[in-house]
Amino acid sequence: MRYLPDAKQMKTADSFTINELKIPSLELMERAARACVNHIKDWKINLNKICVLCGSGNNGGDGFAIARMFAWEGYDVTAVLVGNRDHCTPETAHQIEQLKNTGAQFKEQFEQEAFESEPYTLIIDAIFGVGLCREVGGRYAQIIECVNQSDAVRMSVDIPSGICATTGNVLGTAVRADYTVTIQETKVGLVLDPGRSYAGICVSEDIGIVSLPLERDEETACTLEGSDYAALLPKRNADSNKGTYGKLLMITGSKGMSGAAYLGSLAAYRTGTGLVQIYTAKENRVILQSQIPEAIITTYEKYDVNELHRLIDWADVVAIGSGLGTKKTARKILKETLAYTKKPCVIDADGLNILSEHMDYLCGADCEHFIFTPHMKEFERISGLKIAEVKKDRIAALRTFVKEYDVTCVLKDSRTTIAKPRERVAVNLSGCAAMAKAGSGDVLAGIIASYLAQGLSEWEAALLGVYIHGRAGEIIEKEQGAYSLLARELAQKAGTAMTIQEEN
Ligand SMILES: NC(=O)C1=CN([C@@H]2O[C@H](COP(=O)(O)OP(=O)(O)OC[C@H]3O[C@@H](n4cnc5c(N)ncnc54)[C@H](O)[C@@H]3O)[C@@H](O)[C@H]2O)[C@@H](O)CC1
Ligand SMILES: Nc1ncnc2c1ncn2[C@@H]1O[C@H](COP(=O)(O)OP(=O)(O)O)[C@@H](O)[C@H]1O
Ligand SMILES: [K+]
Repeated sequence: MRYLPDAKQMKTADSFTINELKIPSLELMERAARACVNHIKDWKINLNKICVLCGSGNNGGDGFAIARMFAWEGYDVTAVLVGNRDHCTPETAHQIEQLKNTGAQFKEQFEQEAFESEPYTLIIDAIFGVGLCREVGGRYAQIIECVNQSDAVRMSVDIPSGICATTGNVLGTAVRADYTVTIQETKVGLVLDPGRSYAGICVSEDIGIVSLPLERDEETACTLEGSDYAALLPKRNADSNKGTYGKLLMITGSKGMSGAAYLGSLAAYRTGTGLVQIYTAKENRVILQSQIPEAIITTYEKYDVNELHRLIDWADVVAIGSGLGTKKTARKILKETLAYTKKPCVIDADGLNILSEHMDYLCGADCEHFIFTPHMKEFERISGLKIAEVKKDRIAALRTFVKEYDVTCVLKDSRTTIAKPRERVAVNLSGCAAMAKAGSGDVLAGIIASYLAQGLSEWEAALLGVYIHGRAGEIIEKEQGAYSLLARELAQKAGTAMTIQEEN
């Protein structure tokens, strides 16, 4: 597991290391600068003419130290203070002094014409780091525009200037980096979009900042690593039969929407579930029987509460909502399922759409066993927050939502985030744009339900499900490129994506 701190959490860890462990701030800066220099060399960037743009905070201090190190080695380096000299931190002021007699050129002000006329091959962005606290405007915005228009390679120290380390959002404008060396932990804003794409190739470097404050703070987000996921994989025993791997009831598909039922059940079987029963509209029977003969198909013409209870009693796990429609029968089925079931339950798509108009269905329900899987629009409906509002700080919005309803929630997007009360918010790092296709979400609901059926907890099933889903997308993208993925292939490949044990 790796921590993904926000700006405040990272600053707390920095201060703790300096004040409690007595590692001087300048020593950390020296290590940070050295790490950047080493990575820049490894990347084989053209170092003929280097420009380091430094702010007045400690990110700028890192920049001046980098300039000094390159100058010592005889490189042609210009270090420009783009911040106000009077506002320099003591460390940054010290670094400016240290630059004297190293051979580096020092400019106390940024001059656009001079900057544009120099044939820089590398621009090092040390303008703002985790201390960025408001929109970038005025001359800073102009400088960042100049940097983005330059033909030079751009490398950012800690985080591209203008990206919010907490949300990944662009605050006004931001450096579009080719490379980023982030200090110690990867900030959460570097993995969330759009921060991720502004960072380019991003590596983190351990400089000895301790993680204890991050561990203590339950609000520090995290991501799991390959070995963590491998440990979550459901076990397959020699002495077993289909009953060992769970009975899953999928209440999915309405008239003309059999695809969702097919995709979810295929994904569930492919990821290990022993027995899947689909409860769907009568019109879907023939097609589903021929598409997926392995599934038990039970159909409804109208609402039948006794049959619904019988099916839920049969199941170990319920998944409801994909392609369900939002008509009266669907509403009644959802309402009764939520009220009646005491089993783990995945609620997806139309299940969430119906719920958004009837959040009262959750009153008295066994919410702690529910997993919601909304995409952004569905989350807007169930949370009542506009997408733009959610995007301002999606982690905070998600955390508030799960606390209010006591559910596990998988907020799907190009970077999916997963939350549950009393757990750290997790950000999934697998997946790719090939997956941006209709039906991908139905497959995810099937995979998560499958892991529940095989005995994983709601939290484990959500984490592993999202990861394996993304990994299946990556495998397909590798095999057939970024365009042709079909949701059914995602379901087919989900089992293959589970062969992670031997790699870790
Ligand atoms: N000793 C330390 O504390 C260490 C700090 N490190 C570096 O220091 C950085 C954090 O340093 P700081 O906390 O000094 O912060 P920054 O250097 O990120 O920037 C803060 C400065 O920018 C100003 N500012 C913020 N937003 C602005 C905006 N939109 N427009 C104009 N000015 C703005 C602030 O008023 C402040 O003067 C890290 O990102 C990292 O690069 C690393 O060297 C590791 C050790
Ligand atoms: N650009 C992308 N990068 C990574 N994953 C993506 C991307 N676009 C979509 N996905 C994933 O594909 C799935 C789409 O789900 P959803 O929008 O519910 O699809 P549908 O309703 O068509 O089944 C989500 O799991 C999402 O995370
Ligand atoms: K920076």
